[in-house]
Amino acid sequence: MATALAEGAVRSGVASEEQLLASARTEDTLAQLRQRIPGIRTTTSNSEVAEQADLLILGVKPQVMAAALADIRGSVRPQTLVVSIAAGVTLEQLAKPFKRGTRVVRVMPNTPCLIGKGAAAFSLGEHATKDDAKLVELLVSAVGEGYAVPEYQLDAVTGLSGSGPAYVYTAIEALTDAAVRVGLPRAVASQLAARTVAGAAEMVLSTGKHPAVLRDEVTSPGGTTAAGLAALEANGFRHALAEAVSAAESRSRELGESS
Ligand SMILES: NC(=O)C1=CN([C@@H]2O[C@H](COP(=O)(O)OP(=O)(O)OC[C@H]3O[C@@H](n4cnc5c(N)ncnc54)[C@H](OP(=O)(O)O)[C@@H]3O)[C@@H](O)[C@H]2O)C=CC1
Ligand SMILES: O=C(O)[C@@H]1CCC=N1
Repeated sequence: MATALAEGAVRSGVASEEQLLASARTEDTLAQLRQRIPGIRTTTSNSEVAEQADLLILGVKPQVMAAALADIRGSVRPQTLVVSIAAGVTLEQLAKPFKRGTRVVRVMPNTPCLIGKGAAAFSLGEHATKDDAKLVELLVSAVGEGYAVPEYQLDAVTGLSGSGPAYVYTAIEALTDAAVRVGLPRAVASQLAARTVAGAAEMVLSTGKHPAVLRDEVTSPGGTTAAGLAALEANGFRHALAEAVSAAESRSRELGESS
């Protein structure tokens, strides 16, 4: 995810490739990163990055955030903007290791950022400024769409759009399998399933119509869609999605509490 944001930073003009400096634990990961962003400088020292950064993006897993913060706590300069993309880790936890007044921002992106189609939400810490908000918006809009939300909503964002691509991939796989079962070749079924999801999502976004209105436009009286929808409702489709978002939201909060 951090690589996607680094690519976004270059695309949006926030930084040139040569201005980017990245750390990771292993040389292997850094070598892969250099293949994606040839001009980037790399190191295995987190504190080296922290010492030099104007904009410091923390892209480690929540479970290792405490260790990463410990690595950099003495190196972050007062003027540095610290941005975390970790699920669950709160603005308070992010700010705590640093000097009072350090500007921190929490962003929740999603993997479609890798192809410029991400959905991200962000919250500013108490010392972050309007200019910081503009910078973060510029960064996330280079990889998709960004929305400012109050921090208490970020775990819900994680349950919806952060984890959401995985629910949709599962739906595409399940639709494909179901179509194969009723006789379609897998290659065609997979393309039709993915394009149906993409097309329906684009209809919601581009028409601005409520999804229920769009659904009604597909549903002929006594037709095939009504039969399919009745089967979905009978099998708890809405409930399954509600439980997925709720479980992921709870897990995001848990990850924050244990970081
Ligand atoms: N994947 C997703 O869909 C999303 C993820 N996120 C959040 O993004 C964060 C990263 O997730 P993701 O990109 O999927 O994970 P990855 O495993 O792809 O990336 C994590 C990176 O952290 C590096 N790393 C591990 N330990 C350290 C350390 N101590 N110091 C410095 N670098 C370290 C790893 O390097 P190495 O390989 O060398 O160990 C690796 O490059 C998580 O906090 C997650 O909650 C947010 C939104 C969506
Ligand atoms: O599964 C996770 O924990 C991360 C956060 C959101 C998406 N992936």
